[in-house]
Parts: sequence; structure tokens; C-alpha cells
Amino acid sequence: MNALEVTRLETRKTMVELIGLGKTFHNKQNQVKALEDINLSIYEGEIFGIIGLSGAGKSTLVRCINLLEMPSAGSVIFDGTDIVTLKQKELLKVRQSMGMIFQQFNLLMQRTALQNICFPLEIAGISKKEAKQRALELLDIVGLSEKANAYPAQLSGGQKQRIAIARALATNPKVLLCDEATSALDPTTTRSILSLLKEINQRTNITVIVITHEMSVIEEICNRVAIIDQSRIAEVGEVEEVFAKPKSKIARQLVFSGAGHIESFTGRHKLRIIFDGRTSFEPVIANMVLECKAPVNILFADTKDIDGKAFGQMIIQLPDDEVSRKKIYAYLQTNKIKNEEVESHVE
Ligand SMILES: Nc1ncnc2c1ncn2[C@@H]1O[C@H](COP(=O)(O)OP(=O)(O)OP(=O)(O)O)[C@@H](O)[C@H]1O
Repeated sequence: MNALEVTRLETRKTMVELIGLGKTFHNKQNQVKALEDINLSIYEGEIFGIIGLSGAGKSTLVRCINLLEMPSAGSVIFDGTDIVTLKQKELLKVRQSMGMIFQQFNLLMQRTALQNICFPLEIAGISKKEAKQRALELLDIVGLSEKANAYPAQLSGGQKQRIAIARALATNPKVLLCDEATSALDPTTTRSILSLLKEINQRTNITVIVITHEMSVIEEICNRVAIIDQSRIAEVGEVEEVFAKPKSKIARQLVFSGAGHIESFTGRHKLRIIFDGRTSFEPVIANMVLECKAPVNILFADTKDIDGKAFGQMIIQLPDDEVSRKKIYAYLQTNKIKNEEVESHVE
């Protein structure tokens, strides 16, 4: 991200601000702290990802943003208003400014696609004629005009999610909350739904908040990401930054997840090379081998192309011969290539 983009982001309006947000569930026998001291600012027009392992608190967090779940502590500032303090009637109005889509689509099975999209408009008191007009426009936006009269049972998972997106957009919300919206879909359908969300974001400048447990979803569409771990925010930043330099243990675990088994490989002198978007990985390794005249074993490679830049890691095994290893370290240092030793637990 260049200086101009950073300035643009910093001067953006905050759409959702969470201050000291907490949520504790009280059961008969015990209490569960699902969220603790969550502080986040989400800007207007960005696609913001929230990622974490199962049970980290993601769903509770998204449900606290639109107050489907009442927080136990803290504030939810939505478009300048602390909505925690609102009365029920005012809250219903605010909710019309927050659309939501779910993993299981939550469509009304007895209603056609068109009638599902009209539903929130009818609740908002819009006339039937106007609602139908808007619903037809939305069907066109999600590319399903020909399915207006189909019932959910007659639609594929991807088509159901498109109808759910159209329904969520019906009242012209400022924010679209997506709770594991692609988790029930195959990879191709996932990509098409993510690209639809990106297209809608670019066309309307709607703020999109994406909850997921998959790094690939974050990578595909998000500008910034917050990592939630055991009820707290562990790390927040630009997606590129978090991928290149994950700071927290959980971020490293999520970013480097594919390489977990490397630590248990036998053998010494393993080195993790980190690609931070400055370079493409192939010439780095090839040039290093040529220049140092030392062979290396590539044990693992997981690089990603984000906006045309290489991010990720490669784990290589260096030669046993110390002189060759020193040459390689010197090469990496001269070329400012980030690296770190990988500990061997099994020798
Ligand atoms: N209604 C509830 N009553 C009691 N505990 C709850 C309730 N809802 C969530 N929890 C607990 O709060 C914690 C966070 O749950 P949450 O569903 O927010 O996690 P998550 O990150 O969305 O997980 P997953 O990805 O598995 O859906 C968990 O320990 C869960 O058991």
C-alpha cells in the first residue's frame, strides 16, 4: 500500500466502531466469556475480514454488531450513533441499514425468490408494487432474473446465496454482514459469490464485514483483517501486512497453516523464507543457488499472489557444510530477503 492509499484510508469515515465490547453468556452452571475488550474501527466502503478458529467468538462478534446479541459491555458505534443505547423501535430502523447473510442462507422456503427479496421491504412498509420493482432490480444485479418465480428448494446453494444477498441489499443497507457466507459452498461457487460481493462493494461503496475461518476468503476479497483468538482481537491490519509479517502466534498459525507438519520433519538447518510482496519467489531461490553454488532442498512452498505480488513462505533445507550455509545467509542478508530458522523438534 502506498502513502496515498494509506492517507485515503486514514481519512475515511468510520462506519462501525467497537469500543471495549464484551459478551458473557450465563448458563445454569457456568459462564462463557465469548468476547472480551474488543476494539475495532471499520471504515466506510472497505471489505473487512474477521477470522478465527472455531469457538474464537466470530459469530458472537457479528451478532453483537447488529445487536442480534446484546453485548454485556462496551459500545457499538454505527454511523456515528451508539446503537446499544437505542430503544427497540429505533433499533429496528437501524437494522434496516445492516444487511446480513448466513452460511445456511435462511431463505423462507414457502416463498419464491422474488417474494423472499420483497420480504424486508414489506416489513419496512414499502408498497407491494415498489417492492417488486426493487426486487427485480436486485435479481438482475445478482444475475438471477430468470429465477424470480423459483422456490429455494429449486435453487443450488450458490443461487440461494445470491438470493440471500439480494434480500440483504433490499433496504439499501450501509453495511453487509457476512457470517461464513461461503462455508457451505464448493470452491468455484465460493469464488463466484466472493466476486459478486466485491463487485457490489465497488459499485455501491457498501461496507462489507466478512466472518470466516478460511484465510483464502480473506485473501480473495478483504482489504483489512482482524484475527480473533480466544475471545480477543490478537492482531489487526492490512491483509498484505498480516500475510507478510504475522505478529501474533495465532496469525502465524493461520498464515503458515499448511506448513505445520514441517516442524516435525527430521533434519537440521531448515530455513523459512518469507515473501512479503517485494519479489517473486522463483528468481530468489534460483539466483541464490546460482550465486552461492550450494544446493538447497525445497521442503515446502506456499506462496500467494495478492494484487500481483508474491506473499507467503518457502521452507528450505540448507546444506550441512557450514561455508555454504554462511554464503546463503550472506546472500539473503544482502538481498534483504526475510528469513528465520525453523526449529527441529525431532532430530
Ligand atoms: N448462546 C450461547 N450460550 C452460551 N455460550 C455460547 C452461546 N453462543 C456462543 N457461545 C460460546 O461462546 C464462544 C464463542 O462462540 P462463537 O459461536 O461466537 O464462535 P465462532 O468463532 O463463531 O465459532 P464457529 O466458527 O465454530 O462457529 C464459544 O465458547 C461458544 O460455546
